[in-house]
Amino acid sequence: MFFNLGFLHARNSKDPTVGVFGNTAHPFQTVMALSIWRCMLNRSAARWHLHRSLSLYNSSHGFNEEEIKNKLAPFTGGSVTLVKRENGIAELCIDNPARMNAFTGTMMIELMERVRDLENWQEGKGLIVYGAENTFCSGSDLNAVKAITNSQDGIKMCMLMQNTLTRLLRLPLISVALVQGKALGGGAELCTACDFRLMTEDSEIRFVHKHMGLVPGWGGATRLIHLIGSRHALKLLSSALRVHPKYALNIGLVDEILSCGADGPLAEAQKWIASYTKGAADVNRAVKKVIASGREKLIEDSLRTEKDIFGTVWGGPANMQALSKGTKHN
Ligand SMILES: CCCC(=O)SCCNC(=O)CCNC(=O)[C@H](O)C(C)(C)COP(=O)(O)OP(=O)(O)OC[C@H]1O[C@@H](n2cnc3c(N)ncnc32)[C@H](O)[C@@H]1OP(=O)(O)O
Repeated sequence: MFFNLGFLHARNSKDPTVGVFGNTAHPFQTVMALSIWRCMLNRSAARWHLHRSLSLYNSSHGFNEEEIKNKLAPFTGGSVTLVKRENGIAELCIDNPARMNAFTGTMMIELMERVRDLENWQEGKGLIVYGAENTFCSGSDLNAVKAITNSQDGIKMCMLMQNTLTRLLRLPLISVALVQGKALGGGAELCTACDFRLMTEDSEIRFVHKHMGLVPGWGGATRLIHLIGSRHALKLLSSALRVHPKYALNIGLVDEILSCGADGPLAEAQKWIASYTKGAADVNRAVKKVIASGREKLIEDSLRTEKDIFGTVWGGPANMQALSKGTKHN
């Protein structure tokens, strides 16, 4: 057993009973060290399991993240930036205005990294996803699309984006897509990976895939059916219809049409999300978790998860404070 615990031994010592404490290891020290080691192993195993469970595809599905990242990396340009504010609301900006915020290969990789960053942001409550220079996103960068036309690589790119967008939707943050200008193709799919959508008056969401000889592949069709039902979803995909704000509101694709406030749409979106993210971060995150689990799971699984999440806030600081204040809801 000692031989497997190399880090426990003084670097220069050949004696396996010489521990980190300098002298011959006391049995208590060994037990302590073993338990720390086990704890570290458990934590990294848990992190690895979490990573696998948050992602839809992993090596057991023949998905090799590094391989597709290497294929995408040569398609450069643009960026995906993240600002985490002290009020617990983050802003994720799709920034490639020269191509109407189309996703280059490097931007797909950056989006994945930003989502991972948000998964670890314990103080977070909400997220606004928007596009630079008053337009949302025109989908996949057509230069990359033209260069990766074989279906195997297309499927791998699609697996990477489905992994990322599924993780985005599962974040314990209340997320909102601010759609200004155009959300086309993969851009339309991206906005369905948020909990809510806000549109400005002059904007449009358009699943142009059929006109490109495609169907959605970033998970947009599946999410769209959940959002608006299969009949409306079929209409949007089969006609590549321009969905203007009023129609989008009518079919339940968006939650509000933003009025053009003096401070601009991003400030309007910040005000909008503020009314859903009041209070303690842990309670907000628990609210989002129960919804995210219910959205995806069968009812019995969902009820069990709801009970587990309930246990994380019951008797917690926000709960105790509300009880001691005698909070009323009239
Ligand atoms: C599974 C994912 C599937 C997909 O996402 S497939 C891609 C779907 N998206 C598209 O086909 C969008 C094609 N673009 C367009 O329809 C129009 O450019 C668009 C977005 C309506 C904007 O039209 P306009 O306002 O007239 O501006 P424009 O055409 O002059 O565009 C400005 C510059 O942006 C470029 N651009 C726009 N969308 C792009 C894209 N997806 N990939 C690469 N470049 C793109 C466009 O080529 C133009 O560049 P340049 O100024 O000519 O150098």
